[in-house]
Amino acid sequence: MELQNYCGTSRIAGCSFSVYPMTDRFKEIILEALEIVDTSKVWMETDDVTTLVRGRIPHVFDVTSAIFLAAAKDGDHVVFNGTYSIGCPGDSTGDVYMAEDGIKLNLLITAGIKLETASKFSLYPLGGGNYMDTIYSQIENMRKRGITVSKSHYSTRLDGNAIDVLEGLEHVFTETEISGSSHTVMTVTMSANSPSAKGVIK
Ligand SMILES: Cc1ncc(C[n+]2csc(CCO)c2C)c(N)n1
Repeated sequence: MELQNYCGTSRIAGCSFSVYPMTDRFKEIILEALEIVDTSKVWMETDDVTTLVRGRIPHVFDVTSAIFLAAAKDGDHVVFNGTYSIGCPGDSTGDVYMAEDGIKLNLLITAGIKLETASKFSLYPLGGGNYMDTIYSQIENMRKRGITVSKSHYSTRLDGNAIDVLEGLEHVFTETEISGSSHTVMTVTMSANSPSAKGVIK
């Protein structure tokens, strides 16, 4: 079977991610979040360290965002850590999910959840010469969407409502892919309900 024929020429995306609820109830929170989210449009596998999802970009973001929001919605301090990737040469696991349409399945779970979050993200458009231009223009994209953007070393800090930040990051990732990056990696760490005050903790 010629798997590239699925969904035109679009390529399979994926994310390796974990959520870390900082409470004694971490096990129930993680397992419940994994359970209530509709994952039928992605290939997914969970082990004791991480969860892998693979499929079309909208569904990879839909599922990872919904699992984080489901874990954090009741006010526990939860941290999400994810590595998104597209164009990684070689493997084809989950390619059959490229046949799914673009309609997200978890918008009802996430709609209306308002969570102030603090994050850092790093974008790595691999394989192109002008990668710094791509990175700077995508950071600017986040600022234009109303997210508070702060410069840092090795990553960019983002402060804002979880859904707005996650939508922005999906946009950044999609735009980088569309712009022709042959392999794009983006890392995201997002913290919700932290008891720490914003900024440098001494
Ligand atoms: C999204 C996500 N997937 C897997 C783990 C790893 N993990 C750590 S504790 C636990 C519950 C069962 O012991 C699991 C599955 C995670 N943290 N977050």
